[in-house]
Amino acid sequence: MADIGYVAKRVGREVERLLVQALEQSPTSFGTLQLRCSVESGQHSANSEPLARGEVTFDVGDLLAATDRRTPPSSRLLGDFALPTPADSPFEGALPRSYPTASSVRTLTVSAVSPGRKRKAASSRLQQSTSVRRKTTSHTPDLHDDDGQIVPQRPRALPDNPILQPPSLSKFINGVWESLFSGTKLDPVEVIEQWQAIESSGQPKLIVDSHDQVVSRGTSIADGDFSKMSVLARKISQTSRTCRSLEVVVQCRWMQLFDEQVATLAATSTKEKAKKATIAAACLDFKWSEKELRNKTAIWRGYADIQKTGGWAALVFAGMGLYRFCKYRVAFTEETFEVLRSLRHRFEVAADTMHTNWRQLLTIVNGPTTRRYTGHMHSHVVCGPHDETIDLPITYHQWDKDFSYQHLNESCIDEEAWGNYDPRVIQLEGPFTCEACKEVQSDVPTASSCTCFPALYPPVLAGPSPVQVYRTPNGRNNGLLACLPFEEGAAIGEFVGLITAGVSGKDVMWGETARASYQIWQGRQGNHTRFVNHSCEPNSQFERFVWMGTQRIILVSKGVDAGEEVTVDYTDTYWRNLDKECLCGQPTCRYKDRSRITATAQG
Ligand SMILES: C[S@@+](CC[C@H](N)C(=O)[O-])C[C@H]1O[C@@H](n2cnc3c(N)ncnc32)[C@H](O)[C@@H]1O
Repeated sequence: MADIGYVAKRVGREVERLLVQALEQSPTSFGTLQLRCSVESGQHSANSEPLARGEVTFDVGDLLAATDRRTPPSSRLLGDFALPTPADSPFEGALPRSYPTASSVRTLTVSAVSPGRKRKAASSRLQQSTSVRRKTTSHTPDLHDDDGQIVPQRPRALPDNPILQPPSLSKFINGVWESLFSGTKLDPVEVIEQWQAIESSGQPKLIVDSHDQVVSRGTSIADGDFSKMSVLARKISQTSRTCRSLEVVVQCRWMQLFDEQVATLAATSTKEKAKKATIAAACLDFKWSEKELRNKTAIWRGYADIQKTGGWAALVFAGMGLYRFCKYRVAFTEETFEVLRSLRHRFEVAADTMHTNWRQLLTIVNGPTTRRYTGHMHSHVVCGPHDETIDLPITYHQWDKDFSYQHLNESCIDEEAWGNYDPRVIQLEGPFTCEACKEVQSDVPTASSCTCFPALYPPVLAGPSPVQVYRTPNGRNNGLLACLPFEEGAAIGEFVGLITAGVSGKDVMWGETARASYQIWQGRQGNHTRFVNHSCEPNSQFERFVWMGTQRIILVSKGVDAGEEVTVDYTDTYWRNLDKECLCGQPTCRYKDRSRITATAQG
């Protein structure tokens, strides 16, 4: 019986080899395709069951994984140290290039059945296979060939729960942008101050300090404890987030130094010996087994790959998915690293301008701590892949050598045009009720229940909009790029600028209430909404909204994807009689070839 199991294994492995070869020549996704081989004895028992049977079951996930293992490490930008042997770490470095569906079950069943035992139904066999797979570690006798060779372990099944699926590149990148635009500041200086602040009683000053902050925002005594705890929880979250970033920075640097150490030793020995010696020395320092070290460093190798391509900001601001992204490595392809390379300077602009102290985290590894980008984030126009940024004024020098732009959080009134009067005001005194949802509006968040545009109002809760000003590649000068997706109906920003009147020959937004008509001019001051270009198939639109009795114009998404340019339709009123050609590039463009159209019409 043991012999027939052995034969089945051998036959199965040969069939596997042929299938893998075929898949390598013509990669295909088969979903849950399964291959079963059985070898049976020719002799049968009284109830006509074979006296011995050996079975092997594979599914396509395993086969693709095997194909992947044959991919040379260099083409995946991995050092071979990052690819643990299957016996050391069956999970890392051994995943299929195209990840099979969640329902796909990976199985490896090598069994010899006794005569007379009923064959299990397919479903129970899958269950059994799973448990066999879970048990298969290097200590399991089943995993050894009769000739003492270790049978290559199959990768563990990936979780069926969809939320535990390996993170994709877009999820990873969204995680970075979410951290960058979140209210959590990565500031090691603050963390150090917090941990140094220990009262003589031994109590962390953190808790005592939070009292002042609670009082300063006018909280009633009734919710004092809750608010105090909120401030404490915020500080702790911020601290732990910063510490997590410190951890990955150090682990990434360790990986880089490991490679340097191997290279140094390899100058006087072979690379294999150099690596072995470096691993042995590290095991001593860490007090870890080689297996533990390999498992950990397989992930750290991922951190180093991300740092090398996306820069330190990509690593420091990576969201919660970083560990799993590096553990599964499903998205570790040349294309991924190309995308990270192209986002490198964009991440840095956001990090340097919104988390001004973040580079101090790199002090711990003697990394570069000098800020590259200062001032307002939108003073830096991000360019195409691999390009650096351009200072905003320079992008207007061809029209105006003295161009400057003042970034505003809210509109200001042109006193020459309006004096102290704000023409947008509809209602002077409260209580204010939202015209759209009929709920109460207040600048005090706890008193406001209007949730029409929570990203903007109440303003005290508004954070920076996840957008960047970018250089368009087709002659429209600058445009606005979404870093994260904006759901349909979500606000991208309020159209903020100089509230004026009587401007002609310039791009202005017209506003109108029952009491007055006014213009909002953004030529020299405003916010990111100034950079929104026209498209004949726009993904956003401007909408009127009244907040606290004052009319606002809001840039609202009609559904914008991450990485997409935000566009609106400037409408016919804008394009009519204008000596410009639309460069939106849409097949349905209404304003291209205008000179030809005009000439034809005139002719
Ligand atoms: C409000 S600004 C938008 C930002 C502008 N691209 C910039 O760099 O400042 C409007 C100007 O952008 C340009 N523009 C916007 N959409 C365009 C389009 N579809 N085709 C050509 N030019 C466009 C026109 O020059 C227009 O006057």
